Amino acid sequence: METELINYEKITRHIWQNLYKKTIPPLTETELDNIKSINDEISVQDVNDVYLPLVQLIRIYKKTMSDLSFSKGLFLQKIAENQPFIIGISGSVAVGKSTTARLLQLLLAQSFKTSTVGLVTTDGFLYPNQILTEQNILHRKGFPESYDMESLIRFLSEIKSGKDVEIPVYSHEIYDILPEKTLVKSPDILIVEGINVFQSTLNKRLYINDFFDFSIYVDATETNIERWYLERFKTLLELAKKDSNNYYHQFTTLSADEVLKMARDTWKKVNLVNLREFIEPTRSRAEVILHKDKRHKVDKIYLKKY
Ligand SMILES: Nc1ncnc2c1ncn2[C@@H]1O[C@H](COP(=O)(O)OP(=O)(O)OP(=O)(O)O)[C@@H](O)[C@H]1O
Ligand SMILES: CC(C)(CO)[C@@H](O)C(=O)NCCC(=O)O
Repeated sequence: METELINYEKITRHIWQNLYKKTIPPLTETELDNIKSINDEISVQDVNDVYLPLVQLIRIYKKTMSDLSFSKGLFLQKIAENQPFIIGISGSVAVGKSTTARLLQLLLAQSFKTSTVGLVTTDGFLYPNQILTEQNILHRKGFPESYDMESLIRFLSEIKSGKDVEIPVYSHEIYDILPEKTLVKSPDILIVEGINVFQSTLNKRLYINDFFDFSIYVDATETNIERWYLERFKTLLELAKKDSNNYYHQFTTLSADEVLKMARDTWKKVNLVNLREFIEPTRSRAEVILHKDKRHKVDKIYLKKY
């Protein structure tokens, strides 16, 4: 870990929380309620101490990006088109990427009052189950070969050039790509969240990172992530009880022990292998690494120095 992160400034939570605090207005009641509606276990202390300074840092990157694009325009004697600012968020399955992404979306929308902030998950770029089955890789869902990376990169390139773009949607409940696409309206800021956002196309010619103006890796120990995965599995199963269309409905008749065994198995044989082989090795492509403790509290922050 330490040599891999040689070009990062390691910042304790205590130091981080004091970096920008004075310039940030406290959250209003409504803003707090909005945050609780994402996930009522998110700690308000974390929002104040960790995520609001992070928003200030993103502000610096955003300003630098638009200054550079203006200067490039002068050099080329061309009016620079307004490009959306894109933030990539990666990390293991069940580490809390989508929760972090939704929280950041809300805080950015509050901070950049006149900007629109979009959020996209790369799950939509998984191949449908039918194709995964035909290629005999359904058990490899989430691994690099299970994503249509060319389409993902085409989407990012179109969004960067200011277009509205239709993209596929993945449903965890159905466990497959849905028949209907969704329209992503050209935003001022776009958050792209997924386990594969720091990976390349299979031929390694294109890296998604090239489209990001800022990037975050959400990190935690394997033991903690496994626990969050098992807890979420139980919640999904609970929700599936009353819904026969839900993929997890078929497992609701199993005993608690059998369910636990199945979830542990999927974690160990699929998601943990993917984490070790393909996700964690991309960690040092992030500008910022947020490390969480067993209660999702951010305890360490790494910021890329160069
Ligand atoms: N900051 C947080 N505070 C409290 N609970 C959290 C936090 N972040 C995530 N969780 C919990 O951890 C679990 C995993 O979170 P989440 O669904 O956001 O992960 P993910 O990385 O997006 O997963 P996937 O890759 O499978 O979509 C969920 O049960 C969520 O409620
Ligand atoms: C959709 C992904 C790949 C990523 O979010 C993941 O949640 C997943 O479904 N992995 C496959 C193994 C499992 O069912 O957990």
